[in-house]
Amino acid sequence: MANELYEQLEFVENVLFERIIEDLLSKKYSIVNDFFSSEEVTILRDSLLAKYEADKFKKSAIGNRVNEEIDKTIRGDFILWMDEKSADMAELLFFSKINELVNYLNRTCFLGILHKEFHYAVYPTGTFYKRHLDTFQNDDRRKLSMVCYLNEDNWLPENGGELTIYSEKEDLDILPLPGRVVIFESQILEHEVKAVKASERLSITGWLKTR
Ligand SMILES: O=C(O)CCC(=O)C(=O)O
Ligand SMILES: [Fe+2]
Repeated sequence: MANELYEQLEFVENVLFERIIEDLLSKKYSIVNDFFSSEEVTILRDSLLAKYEADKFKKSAIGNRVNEEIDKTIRGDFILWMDEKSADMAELLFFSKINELVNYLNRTCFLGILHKEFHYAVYPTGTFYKRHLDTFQNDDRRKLSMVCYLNEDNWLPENGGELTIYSEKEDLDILPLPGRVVIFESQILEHEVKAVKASERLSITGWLKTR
């Protein structure tokens, strides 16, 4: 009882997180520029590239890990799942920011997020992910997707690789700018990654799940 009281007293409204909630409730997506600072992006990008260069990534698959079917005509990225329990310094930094948001969402009773999973992703030049919904066979828990872009500061519109979200009102083309995070209801809003025309498109993608 006393603890609960303290928790309530400690609660500080977070303007950014409130905006995210408001966006999600009104349009099912939220775009946050500078969710990660450029220093944080550099640390996370270095961590991603070190693992990519050490050959730790695998060709992505369609479906879940029980039912994998690789098809380059649908999706061409390479991924590496993250494990919070054995997180390195960069990943600790990443998860501390993610957990801050997740705890906030849970405390404001917006969603009961009990599970989360994230993977690094690299889309080499020429790759894409065709229009789809994020649904897993044998698993309807997926609720919110979060994509965090880790590209260099000089990512150009000509590089392509936009995330296109097909919302009720419009089609949104979102450039994968460093530090930008897109949170959306990926089971409801169809979306795609447009072909990368130059450079490599770097990101961390995750899902916040209920139950
Ligand atoms: O990288 C992105 O912008 C979106 C990726 C995506 O849709 C997915 O991995 O399911
Ligand atoms: Fe997706």
